[in-house]
Amino acid sequence: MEIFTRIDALRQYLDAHKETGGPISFVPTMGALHKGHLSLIEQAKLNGGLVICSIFVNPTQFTDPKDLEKYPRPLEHDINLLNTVGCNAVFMPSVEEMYPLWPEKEEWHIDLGETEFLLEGAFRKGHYQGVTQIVKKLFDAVQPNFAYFGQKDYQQILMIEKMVSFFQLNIEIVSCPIIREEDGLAMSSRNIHLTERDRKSALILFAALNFVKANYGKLTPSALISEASKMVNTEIGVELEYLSIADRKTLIPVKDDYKGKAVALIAAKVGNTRLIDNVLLD
Ligand SMILES: Nc1ncnc2c1ncn2[C@@H]1O[C@H](COP(=O)(O)OP(=O)(O)OP(=O)(O)O)[C@@H](O)[C@H]1O
Ligand SMILES: CC(C)(CO)[C@@H](O)C(=O)[O-]
Ligand code: BAL
Repeated sequence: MEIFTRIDALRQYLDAHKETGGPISFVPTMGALHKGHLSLIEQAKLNGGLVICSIFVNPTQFTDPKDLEKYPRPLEHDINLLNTVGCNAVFMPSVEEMYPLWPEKEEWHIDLGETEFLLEGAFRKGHYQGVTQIVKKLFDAVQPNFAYFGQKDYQQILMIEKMVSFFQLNIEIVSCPIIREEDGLAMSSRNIHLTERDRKSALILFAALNFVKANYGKLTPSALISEASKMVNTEIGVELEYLSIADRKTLIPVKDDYKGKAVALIAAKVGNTRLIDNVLLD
């Protein structure tokens, strides 16, 4: 696997590939890779052509400096994992490479609509401006035909699709299913911070979502949220941030008479670790 830290070297490699043809598929990550990330690479491999993964812990999307500081960065392990799934190249730039003016913040603001301010956007203010800023820079560097994202970050996919249509980019966004541990916990790089006890308590997130899914259509959305929130709130060490049953495209909470397709999304602090998860309802 090729390793690049500079945009110009990556571009030379990609330009050489373009002469021989085949699509470029891109999997952006923040590293600390797990089977969820590897599933995105495996999906991307099905296109043929080149699969490029990026590892970059993007400072502009963090709203909590402690979260940024303690974000896991096991680079050597990540490179080994990428080799096992046949990734063609990894791009791991420095902060200065992506933000030449750093630590001065570059101007960036695009209209992502009202959805930006809901759920994750309400708890992590400015998060999606930071995400779209870096994803646009990475898209400019890689110029992929396809880009792969996990449904675990459901709202993120909507925001990236919005950014892609804002700039009229010719990139297909592919959304991939959530990969879970055997007991149902959604895989996440931040799971590494969970203590043994947190790890058990964390199961309440998926349990609450499953309760909502099993009873969707039998109980009203507001009754479901009330019951499922109680479940989460009785779990010691877990602090619920939001639990929402929402329209799949706008993430606006559905009304009680709504019976169509929706998504249930949850975020909670488990000990000191903030986790998110979601399930589709129909
Ligand atoms: N369990 C999972 N299943 C499928 N895709 C996933 C999973 N976890 C993360 N991804 C996807 O991998 C990509 C990179 O995510 P990221 O590097 O932030 O990992 P992460 O595990 O979500 O970490 P964290 O949430 O702790 O930041 C994103 O598109 C994300 O949605
Ligand atoms: C898309 C992304 C790589 C941008 O930093 C990040 O938000 C992530 O890993 O989901
Ligand atoms: N996977 C989403 C990136 C973040 O939590 O900042």
